[in-house]
Amino acid sequence: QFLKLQWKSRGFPPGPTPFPIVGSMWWVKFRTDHGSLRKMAKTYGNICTLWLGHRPVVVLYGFQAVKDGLTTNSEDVSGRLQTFVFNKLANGKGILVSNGLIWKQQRHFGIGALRKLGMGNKGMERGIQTEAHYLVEFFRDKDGKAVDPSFPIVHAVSNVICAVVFGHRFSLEDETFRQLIEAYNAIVAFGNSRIYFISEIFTWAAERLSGSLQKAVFSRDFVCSFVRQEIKSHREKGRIGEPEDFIDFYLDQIEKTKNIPNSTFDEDNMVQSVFDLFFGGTETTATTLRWALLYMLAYPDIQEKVQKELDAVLSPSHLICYEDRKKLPYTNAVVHEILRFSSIVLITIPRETVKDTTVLGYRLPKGTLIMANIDSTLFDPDYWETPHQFNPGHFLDKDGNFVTREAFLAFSAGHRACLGEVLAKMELFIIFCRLLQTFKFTTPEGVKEVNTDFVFGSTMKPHPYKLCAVPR
Ligand code: HEM
Repeated sequence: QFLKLQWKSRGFPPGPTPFPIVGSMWWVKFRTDHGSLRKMAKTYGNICTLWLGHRPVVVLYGFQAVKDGLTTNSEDVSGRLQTFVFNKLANGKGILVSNGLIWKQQRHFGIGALRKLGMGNKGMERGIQTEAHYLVEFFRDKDGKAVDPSFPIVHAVSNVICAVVFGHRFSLEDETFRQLIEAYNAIVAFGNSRIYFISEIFTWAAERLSGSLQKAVFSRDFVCSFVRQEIKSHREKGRIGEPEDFIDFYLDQIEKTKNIPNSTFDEDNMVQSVFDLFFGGTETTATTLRWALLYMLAYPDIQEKVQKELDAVLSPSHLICYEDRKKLPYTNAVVHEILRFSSIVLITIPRETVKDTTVLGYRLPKGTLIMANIDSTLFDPDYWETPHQFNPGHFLDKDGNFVTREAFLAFSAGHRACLGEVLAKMELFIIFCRLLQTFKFTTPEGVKEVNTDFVFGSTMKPHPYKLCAVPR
């Protein structure tokens, strides 16, 4: 078996020696973290191979390899791996981990529905402004006292998605809402953990022994039954023909396509798509906003500069909208630098080649997994002047105008890139501006140092912290 595996590994990009059953995950100690991926790239190059059991995983490192790998034959690398755990959690439905016709139809429909609901225009802006307002009220009530901003931020960001998919928001005290967030947290905590990788390899044992897997499956069932309840109440309201939210649009779509033979629009795909929008859109954006406020504590001079620009350009009563970013180049650059420097996604959700293809000169058979290291593009020393420094100048030209950067791949690239990029940027910009316009954020008395190290997980989060929001 050992020799068979060595023979099979020939022709793939270089990498640590694979062994039967465990593959070469031993080399990264069953965890693909920043250090192990860097070490692999240093040892084997910017394209190398890890073996997850008997399955080859091609790892891409650095801007050029990630960009070429994901975009040259974009469609060929647009599959998602179907593994034991992914099947348990999504069963091939929805958008995030589906494949083939289901993925194409659900993603296309999802983007279209989000646009019709106002992604990128005034429609969604109102929902975001409402949540920014509640967040401001939350901080105002604290009267400058030290507070952990995590839950109110998660609350604001989830409510934006809730308004889009369910057509209503939740109050901060709502028990169902807390349970939903806890359920999502349990699933997020499981992803990219050691126990996740071990569960993928030793599936028999994981089925019986892994408490984390059982918890993730239980949490997923909880969220799905909540979504089914929402669908039921939407059906009872019967708004077909005049949709107001994502579920309405989807019910309409099921009706329109019921006689089309290969249509994938059904209740199971609707539940999973709603789950995916919530999953993809909450944790990521909320974590980035938590980083945003933490960096403002760590870099008070940058906070002051943003406030100066906001004061100079906007009147205090102005309702901030996404269009304002064009008049606020420094603030826009700070928001982009927050996304770059926090680098919350280490690797893309693993891809899979859907047919035999070529990636950076290597012939890869159908079914090869592709893991693109997003973090390595955001810190690539060949593309960023001061990669390890929080420097809004990365997104400004010499005249202070905002500039986009090709190595800014926080939302990935190619056919499978994030479909919520515009919504995320709208949320980050509007909420960040509104908060900085209203408050000066400071560290609580006695706190001398701001800890900007991350806690490793599916997304990289800041350590819990407290801040004081002092009205300006
Ligand atoms: C700061 C915020 C966000 C970041 C950094 C982020 C990043 C990402 C990344 C790196 C991917 C993987 C792409 C790949 O496999 O190549 C992804 C996928 C995805 N994201 Fe986001 N995302 C954010 C916000 C959102 C929001 C607000 C939504 C929902 C509206 C969303 C929905 C999704 C979905 C559904 C996918 C799967 C796309 C597919 O498989 O076709 N994301 N995101």
